[in-house]
Amino acid sequence: MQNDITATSPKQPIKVASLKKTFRLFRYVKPYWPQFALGLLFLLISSLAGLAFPKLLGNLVDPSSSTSLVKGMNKAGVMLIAVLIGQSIFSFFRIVLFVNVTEKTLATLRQTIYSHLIRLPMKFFLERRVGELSSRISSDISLLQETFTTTLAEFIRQMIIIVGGVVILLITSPQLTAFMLAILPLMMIVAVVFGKFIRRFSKQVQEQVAASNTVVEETLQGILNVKAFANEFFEIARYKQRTNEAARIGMKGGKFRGAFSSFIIMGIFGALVAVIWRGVAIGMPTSALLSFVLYSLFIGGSIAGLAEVYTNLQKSIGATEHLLEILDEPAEDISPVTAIAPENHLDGQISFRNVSFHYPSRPDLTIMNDVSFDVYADQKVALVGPSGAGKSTIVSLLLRLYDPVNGNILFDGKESSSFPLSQLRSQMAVVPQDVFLFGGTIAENIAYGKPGATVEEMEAAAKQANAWEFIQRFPLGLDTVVGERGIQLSGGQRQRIAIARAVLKNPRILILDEATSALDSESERLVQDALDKLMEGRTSIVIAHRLATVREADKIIVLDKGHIVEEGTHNELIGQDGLYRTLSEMQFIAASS
Ligand SMILES: Nc1ncnc2c1ncn2[C@@H]1O[C@H](COP(=O)(O)OP(=O)(O)OP(=O)(O)O)[C@@H](O)[C@H]1O
Repeated sequence: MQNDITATSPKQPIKVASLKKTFRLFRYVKPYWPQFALGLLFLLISSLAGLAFPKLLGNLVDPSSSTSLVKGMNKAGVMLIAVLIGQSIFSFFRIVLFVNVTEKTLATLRQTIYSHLIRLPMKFFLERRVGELSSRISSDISLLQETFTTTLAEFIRQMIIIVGGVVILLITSPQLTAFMLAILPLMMIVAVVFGKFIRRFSKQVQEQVAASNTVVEETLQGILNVKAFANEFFEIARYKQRTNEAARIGMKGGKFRGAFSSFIIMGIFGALVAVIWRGVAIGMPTSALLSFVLYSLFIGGSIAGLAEVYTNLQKSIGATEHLLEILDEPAEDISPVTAIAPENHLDGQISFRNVSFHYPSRPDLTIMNDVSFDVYADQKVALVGPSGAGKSTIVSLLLRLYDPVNGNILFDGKESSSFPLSQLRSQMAVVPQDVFLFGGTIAENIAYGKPGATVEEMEAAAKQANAWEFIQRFPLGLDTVVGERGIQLSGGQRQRIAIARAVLKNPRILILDEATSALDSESERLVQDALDKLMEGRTSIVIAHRLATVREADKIIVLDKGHIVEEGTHNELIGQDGLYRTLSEMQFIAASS
């Protein structure tokens, strides 16, 4: 987990602008601020109590200051126990409060980011990788979790110990404090930097070992290839090189490790010895000296800890910036559709008027140029053309996944942008080429077309989609789990589930992207029959790859390189010496050969 986090959030120096941005996160903590403030108070108390510790330990060993309460009981000892109990209680409540606030805050943040992310336009997703986005929601937020629960508290505690400790020491002996501060913090900082340097080595060794393991894994998995190519000795050499390299780096790191341990002995313990020696020299009593050394260790430890805190804060600020970047992206104007307003009901007429388009990610490449056509209500219109002609792009524009660069798209004569986006999309359904099924049950997948559909509705939809017959044959029927661990559905079955989804959605406009991969003839007949039933009584746009299926279309639009080159019925187009006829003849030859 830690590795993931390190991998996705590069460290950057902390800048004021970034810090300001990070404070925006406190908006999410706001509802819980009383709990947060109480946690801070507890932290303050337990840290201050911790400061009393070295002093009390000093008193404990000082026979002159120990006034016996009762026989065998020492005042400092009792105080120490009281401080310990107090500290444990406050620490317990501080951690519980901080964790509660953090969990609630991060849940809200996760929800806010996800609900924003999913509403972003397609343009946004064209430019990002899915892995990168999902790591925002998982590892970046986990990093913040660490910061809110541990790092911030550590930071505050360390500051209290450093400032408070130095003040106490100055009161005890300014002379010895100056001596201690001149050597110990410096040693601590050197130790931290040195420690980090050594960790870099062990990381390199790990990487090399991982690389050598890859050789083992790959060659064992592909042992047949290794043997068939007689490459055993080549692989042995490859493995030898990787493992030797790991050993070389490891040995180099070993020297530094040895030096580090010498440094700790000489530097840190040497500094402590120097402080004690100096304390004795200026005539400090043993008990005061013990307190002094303990305070010095506390201070030194906190200074070393600050380095860790700083690294964590850097990473969290990076993570926050990434998350806020997502929140700053403008989302699509969509809202839950409970009912469609009467003025937004679609009749099913579509018009493209001089539409030109290029994808936002490739502005220099015009995909559609001056395209105009009309589809009347309840017509079945086929889009045909060679691969890359722009058929799917027309569908994306219809769904308003993108807006045209020039020209207009009209529904029932009204500008498409005048309809609320969600209401417009909710009246269209797409049966795509590659049907995407979620990992849940068949029922959940069908109900995706109408969340909350009853079992009866799902069954009726499955029947109309010619899917009921195969669903029924599974022992669990609609409750059969699809996906990873469940049964694998065939291409034709998946298509019929997608059709059942569309049946449930009962759209005014239906968009079919015909599957390119051929189904067997029985499966194809069932799918085609289901589609024919689905198309009845609505406007349908069919992206056709096999021209035999569009003979009955009311209109065929032939596209090539983003232009409409022909338009008409099958009979009209086959009579012309154009692209449609060429494509038909090519398919006919391919089918009969
Ligand atoms: N997201 C995208 N970003 C940039 N260019 C794209 C994107 N999607 C498609 N294109 C380009 O747009 C052009 C038209 O693609 P489109 O998918 O509309 O063609 P198509 O006719 O549906 O092809 P096919 O029959 O192969 O599915 C192609 O040149 C393609 O490279």
